[in-house]
Amino acid sequence: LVRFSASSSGRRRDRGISSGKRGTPGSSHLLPITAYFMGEEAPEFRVDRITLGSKDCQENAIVVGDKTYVIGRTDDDSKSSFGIKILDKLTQTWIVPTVLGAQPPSKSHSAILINEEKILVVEKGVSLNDSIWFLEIDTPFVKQQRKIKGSEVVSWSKGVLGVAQKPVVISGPSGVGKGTLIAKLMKEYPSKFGFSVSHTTRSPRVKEIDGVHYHFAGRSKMEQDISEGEFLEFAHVHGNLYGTSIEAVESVTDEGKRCILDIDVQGARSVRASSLEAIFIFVCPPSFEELEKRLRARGTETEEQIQKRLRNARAELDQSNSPGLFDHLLVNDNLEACYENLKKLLSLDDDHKDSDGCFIEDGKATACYSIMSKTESEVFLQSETGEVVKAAANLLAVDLSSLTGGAPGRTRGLKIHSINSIDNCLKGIR
Ligand SMILES: Nc1nc2c(ncn2[C@@H]2O[C@H](COP(=O)(O)OP(=O)(O)O)[C@@H](O)[C@H]2O)c(=O)[nH]1
Ligand SMILES: Nc1ncnc2c1ncn2[C@@H]1O[C@H](COP(=O)(O)OP(=O)(O)O)[C@@H](O)[C@H]1O
Repeated sequence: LVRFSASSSGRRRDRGISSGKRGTPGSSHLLPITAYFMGEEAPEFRVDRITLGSKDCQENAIVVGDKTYVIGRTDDDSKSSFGIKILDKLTQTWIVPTVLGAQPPSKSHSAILINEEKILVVEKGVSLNDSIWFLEIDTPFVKQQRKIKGSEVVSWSKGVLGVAQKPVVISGPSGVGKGTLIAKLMKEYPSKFGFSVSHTTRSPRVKEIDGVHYHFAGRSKMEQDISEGEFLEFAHVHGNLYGTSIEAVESVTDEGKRCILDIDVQGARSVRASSLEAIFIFVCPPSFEELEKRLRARGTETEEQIQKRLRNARAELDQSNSPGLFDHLLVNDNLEACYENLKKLLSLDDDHKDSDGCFIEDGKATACYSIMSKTESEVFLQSETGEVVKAAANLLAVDLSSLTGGAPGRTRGLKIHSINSIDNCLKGIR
């Protein structure tokens, strides 16, 4: 249904703006689509109207190396959604990738390549807060998912205005007191911290509540969800499967709270390798004997399970020194002293910045911006409403340098500035 052609005669320098074109329902004419080339002059590509099983659609085509990503919106009577196809120029074949993550509201949109890892998609007719999206095409998360699935993968990530505090990863051997320290922190600062509720295949202990301490899950369902890219990390620990879902972290951060993760050393390693920027703390016991004493005194495990946990504790203590893995080591000897040290660490590392200069005044109002142009560090958006009620809101600049890693599914640290005049914008481009 899709034919692709590049006209050598019609070469043009079309780097910046792509406006979605609406095909006439039922027509089969060729539809010109702006193509983006990495530092090269782009041939004019023409893509037949893409039929994705519906009446109407709108496409943007973005060229990245040998691949062209076609982002199409498809409408039918009941709903509208995104269809993504990739043309491999070398093999001249179309690939339909697995699309991970919650997708944008799929109104009309414009798109531009940010770098080799992501495409910026700006939605129109939704609030500014909901309008900035990134299609991840080659981020570390996408690379990892491609490897797991053995096929092409892309992933949606929502741009979130403002800077969030870095999540805190707390690791340490079983019985060292991680849960106790985290419970104290949550009790003292209930509105500041939120706990990332992990999934596990282990059975609940007495007093453990499903959805509060863990999401207790069946192994096959959890494995299925992992294979579908819903987990930030997972590991086999003490004979069970444990994992942090992307939702577990992002739901806490979306509430405006700092997320605390209680995960093992393998999990900490995986988070280090992910896009999530976090602070990593390892909690050590004052001695191995004291660790054993605490584990027994807790009385939640059988003797066999205690032995397994103690064996694993030695390996975890060894790994705590891995270069570049943990930012801080905390010895939990006296509980109150250790808790005070933990609080000091968190305020020392408190990197919360005010969202200075962020254009969030009209964040909830319906926005209709389309991508106008791009520099190294900014993308300029122009209002399509035609009304210049506030001159400042007519042109916006999205600051690309401020983006920080969220868990897959969110791109945090988004800053949007208003530009006072077209001259400023043009100065930025020059
Ligand atoms: N990788 C990973 N480890 C987890 C996760 N949730 C808990 N853990 C770790 O699994 C280990 C066992 O946890 P648990 O069964 O609650 O026993 P406890 O540590 O003895 O209280 C601990 O080291 C936790 O930090 C998770 O989502 N991912
Ligand atoms: N500093 C401490 N001194 C003595 N006992 C402690 C201390 N910290 C925690 N404990 C106790 O040790 C046991 C294990 O603590 P817990 O928080 O469950 O460890 P973890 O979550 O690391 O497995 C619990 O019974 C807890 O009350």
